[in-house]
Amino acid sequence: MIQVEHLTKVYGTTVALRDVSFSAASGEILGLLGPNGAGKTTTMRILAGYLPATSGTASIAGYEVHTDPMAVRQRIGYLPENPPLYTEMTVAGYLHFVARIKGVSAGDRPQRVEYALKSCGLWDRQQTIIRKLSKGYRQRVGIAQAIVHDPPAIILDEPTVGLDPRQIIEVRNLIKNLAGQHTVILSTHILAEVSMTCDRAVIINKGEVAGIGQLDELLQRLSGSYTYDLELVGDRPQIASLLQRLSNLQQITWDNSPPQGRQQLRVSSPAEIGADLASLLVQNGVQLFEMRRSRANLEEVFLKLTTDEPTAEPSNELEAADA
Ligand SMILES: Nc1ncnc2c1ncn2[C@@H]1O[C@H](COP(=O)(O)OP(=O)(O)OP(=O)(O)O)[C@@H](O)[C@H]1O
Repeated sequence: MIQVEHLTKVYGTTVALRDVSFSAASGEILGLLGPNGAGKTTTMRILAGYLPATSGTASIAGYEVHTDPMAVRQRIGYLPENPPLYTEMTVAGYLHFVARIKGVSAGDRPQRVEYALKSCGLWDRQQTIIRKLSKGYRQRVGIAQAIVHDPPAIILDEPTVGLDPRQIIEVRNLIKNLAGQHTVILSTHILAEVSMTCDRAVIINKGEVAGIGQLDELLQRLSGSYTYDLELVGDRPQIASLLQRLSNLQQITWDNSPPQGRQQLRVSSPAEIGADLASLLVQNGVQLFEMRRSRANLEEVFLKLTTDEPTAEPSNELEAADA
């Protein structure tokens, strides 16, 4: 439904996007996740046909944004960071106006406006002057104007920024309800927004794609390690030498004050080694009391990926530290 290929955008001497490619399938919610200045707004403006790319292509439902901008605008709903609402109009009046300029026929307009009002929880506010609405309700009007012409694709730039926690939940639910019938791309710098709302994420940093996929798997993969916490009974040197038989072992860290008579340790690996690890221990007579795969802290991995710090290569050294 949405296809972005090798998109590059240069503003003067600033390269805002460099060779960005991704796609969104019909009915999916795709998150564009990245810190401030990553290039999210630039990507969305190009997709919405408001900004030409320096090179590369983007298409919506088969129409290329550069060569077919009018066809694209009819098929896309766009919520910019600051939607240009006509604040002296009523909610319904404004939506009728937008439907008209987006080419919805006079006969279809009442039904389309009703759909947008109801989908966005604005039915009871349709006669309210936009100026009198709270920030959360204005954001709903912004989303309603993006869907009033029933576009197959919806592009939302930071849809929950500036909202209070309750409004954030409401807007996220609203977005989730749009999926299925519409393909949604939303941008955010908030990791939780993607994990709560989106099916997949594109992580973008300094204008480049750092990874694409289902968020926790993606971050787990990018973090480069799997970690297992173990509690067992056994002799430390014997266990350390057993563990060295594992082909993908990265690091062993021992807890120096384990419960009486037991050992506690953390084993990490660049690969999923849980099954091999458990059978190795049990088959060699080690009494295993607990084994837990701890997921990487997503927030930390995301920060690591998107800060200036060079990402450390995982060490292959075996650190069988003795107490
Ligand atoms: N009109 C412009 N002229 C020059 N540089 C620009 C312009 N618009 C954006 N940039 C630069 O391009 C880069 C990407 O900006 P963009 O607004 O796309 O990022 P973003 O991820 O949306 O960030 P934010 O969340 O802060 O809006 C930044 O370095 C920004 O300073």
